[in-house]
Parts: sequence; structure tokens; C-alpha cells
Amino acid sequence: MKKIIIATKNKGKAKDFEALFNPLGYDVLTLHDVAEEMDIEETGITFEENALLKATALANHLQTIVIADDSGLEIDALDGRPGIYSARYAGEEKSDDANIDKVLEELENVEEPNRTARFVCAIAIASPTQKTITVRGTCEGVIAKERRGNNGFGYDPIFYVPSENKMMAELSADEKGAISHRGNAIKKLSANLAELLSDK
Ligand SMILES: O=P(O)(O)OP(=O)(O)OP(=O)(O)OC[C@H]1O[C@@H](n2cnc3c(O)ncnc32)[C@H](O)[C@@H]1O
Ligand SMILES: [Mg+2]
Repeated sequence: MKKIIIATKNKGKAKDFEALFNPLGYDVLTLHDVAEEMDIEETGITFEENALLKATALANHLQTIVIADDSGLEIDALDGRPGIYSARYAGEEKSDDANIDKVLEELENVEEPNRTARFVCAIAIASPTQKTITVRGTCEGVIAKERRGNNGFGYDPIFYVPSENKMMAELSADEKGAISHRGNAIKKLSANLAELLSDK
């Protein structure tokens, strides 16, 4: 199989990408496989900027084409927080569990229909020889009052997807990819994905 490199250390994210890319004929490699020592700082103020930072840093380091994803959860009742700070919302040690607890606490007195939110995913493709590109995908949902489901990662156990009548964490990786922010971003590229990833 062809290989595609994703500039991520998040194993849940990598699984999502495997579900999206394996059917297209690509094996997924991550920072853990190609440059474990790299720690790319996310200093941008938008998802797109951070995705570009991660993709460009690794593409330059490896001198090959690389994809990166910067993503997060925007909660309307919290004015869009945690947004680009989603990974570290409850602290630098990056705990999905603590992040969820913090969101549930902050929304304790917020009732439907005011618990609306969306996942956002910016995907960047960088290469030593081509112009960089970014695309954005989103997925609308509602923050539940408690966790349900064991699949996925991050905020998936509290993100209710109305169109599926399930939590994101109750969907298989394939089902998630069909409706997720990440899947929707990839769909925007699909017509010329092979060309974009060929590095010619
Ligand atoms: O930067 P990399 O190494 O890719 O890994 P990360 O986890 O730090 O990734 P981001 O900086 O893009 O932050 C994304 C955070 O947003 C949340 N998130 C993004 N996509 C998600 C998804 O599909 N399901 C649940 N939570 C998600 C989750 O908390 C992630 O840690
Ligand atoms: Mg990150």
C-alpha cells in the first residue's frame, strides 16, 4: 500500500485517519513512526494556522509530503470554547477525561436547546515542492449531560450526533468517518486527493 504521513501524536486521531485512508489505499504513519522526537508547538490562533505549522514542520524535516490536522470542539454556550485549546482545556497534561469533566461542569446549568456545539477540523497538506493547502470540515451536535460509548477519543463520549441518534463514541470508526468533521474535511479533497498526495 502507499503510505501517507500524518503529523500527529494523537493515537485516536490516527485511528480516525486509518478508517478514512485505508479504503483509499493508503497506510497511515504518524509522528510516532517517523519522528518521535519532534514536538511541534501550536502557536497559531486558528485551526488552519496550527494545522499548517504541524504539516510544514514535518514536511521540511522529512523532505516529503505530509498531512496535519488541527481540530477541536466549539461550544456555543461557552462562546466557542474550548476551540483551538481543546486538547489542553483542563491542563497541560492533556487528559481527555479531565477535559470532559470541565466541560460538563461548565455546562451544568445550561439546558437544551442551548447545549449546541460543533467539532471543527482543519487539514493541511504541506510538501517541499508544492503549495500548501488547507480545508475545513465541521460536524454539528449537542453536548450530552453524561458520557456514553467507548469508541473514538477526546470529547466523543459527550458529543451527541442528532443525525445518528447516537454519541460520537457509540459509532464505529467507519461510521464516524462518514459524518465527522475529519471525514467532511477529507471529502472536500477527495476529487484530487491522489494528485495532492503524489508529491510530483
Ligand atoms: O496535535 P496532535 O499531535 O495532532 O494531537 P492533539 O490531540 O494535540 O490534537 P489537536 O492539537 O488538533 O487538538 C485536538 C483536540 O480536540 C479534540 N478533538 C478533535 N477531534 C476530535 C474528535 O474527532 N473527537 C473528539 N475530540 C476531538 C480532542 O480533545 C483533541 O485532543
Ligand atoms: Mg495538538
